[in-house]
Amino acid sequence: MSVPNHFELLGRDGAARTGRLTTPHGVVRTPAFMPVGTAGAMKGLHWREVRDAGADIVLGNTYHLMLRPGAERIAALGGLQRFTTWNGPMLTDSGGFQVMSLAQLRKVSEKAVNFRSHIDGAAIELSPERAIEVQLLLGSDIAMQLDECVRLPAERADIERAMQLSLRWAERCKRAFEQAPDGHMLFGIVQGGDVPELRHASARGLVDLGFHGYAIGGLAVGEPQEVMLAMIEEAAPILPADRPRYLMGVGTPEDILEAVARGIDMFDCVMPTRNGRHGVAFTPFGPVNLRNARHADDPRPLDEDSDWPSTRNCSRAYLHHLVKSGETLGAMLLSEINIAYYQRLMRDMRGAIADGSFGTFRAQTRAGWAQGDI
Ligand SMILES: CC1(C)O[C@@H]2[C@@H](CO[C@@]3(CNc4nc5cc6c(=O)[nH]c(N)nc6cc5[nH]4)OC(C)(C)O[C@@H]23)O1
Repeated sequence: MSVPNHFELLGRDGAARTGRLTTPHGVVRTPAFMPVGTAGAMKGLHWREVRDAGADIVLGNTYHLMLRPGAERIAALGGLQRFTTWNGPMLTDSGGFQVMSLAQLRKVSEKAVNFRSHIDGAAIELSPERAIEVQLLLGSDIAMQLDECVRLPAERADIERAMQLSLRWAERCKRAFEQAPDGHMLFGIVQGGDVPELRHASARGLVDLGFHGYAIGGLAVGEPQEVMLAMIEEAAPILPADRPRYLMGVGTPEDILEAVARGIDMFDCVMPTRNGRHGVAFTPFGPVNLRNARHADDPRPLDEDSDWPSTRNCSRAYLHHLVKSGETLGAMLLSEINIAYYQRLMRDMRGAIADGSFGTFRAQTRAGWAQGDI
């Protein structure tokens, strides 16, 4: 039985694509950036700011939400959208990756990944079936398969073992997902580390199984950018051109621009909010660290041409003062400024691809970042 396709390709410019992904909670314009609301909240922002900044979809994490407040509790309260009041499309990661980066005493077997909660030490078993059950209880529009992501650098044998296990788990997730309500989607995740032939085998195995969309995982785990980009070039051409491609955990504005140029449609990363909390703003002329004393007397806004009020109105001197004083408002303003910058980058890329000017846009954007803050 063929897997329904909710993705519509609207335009291409070289390998770059723009499209629309229709979910039960609304349409996602691609290329899309998903702000990360790990435990059901966007750190430092109201949902209305996330929406006003232009985000169509946000990301939540199975690992965090199943531990607290619990998937069954969220289901009893009407599901993730109602519980959080976001009410738009949501994608949930499956938890395998977070277990590897957060949990204590974890053990991977054929059956599942077993670990102790980082919150209260409770013994937890996360199988492919339970990962799907949790995401169905949360009610996310797009669920991710359970997979095993190997940190790079790693031995080829370990990368291959984890890739093959992830393929077997993909099949179990697909079977468990047959219970999902119409319109909900399940994405497979390409693994294979930095080994081209393992990336090919993983992508082919997932395509043979058939998913609503395909993620490229196992990257943005500390490898050099050229390795990440090379692995995209190995995997993307094997994935169906008419289905969405999602690069997990990426990334900086430059990572995203270069990945879009290689055929990626969806992204998520904690950087806009994390860097915002640390006093760093993303701008058309590169990152600006507001902790730097050079801003103390600067009355200029970060970017007077921005359509985002805080970016256009708040002086650097004020932002510097808030950050140095440890005022919560500093983290809040820089988080919204960064989310707005990422969404403006996505919007501008969608427009450039649609009118065939992506190459020019890419060169001009890179030149702006290279110019640096003046
Ligand atoms: C870039 C930046 C700032 O993002 C931070 C920190 C360290 O990297 C990040 C982002 N990178 C990242 N790669 C991923 C790979 C997978 C994967 O293979 N499978 C599944 N199911 N989910 C994934 C989620 C991923 N997130 O991962 C954590 C550890 C969540 O913090 C993030 O550096």
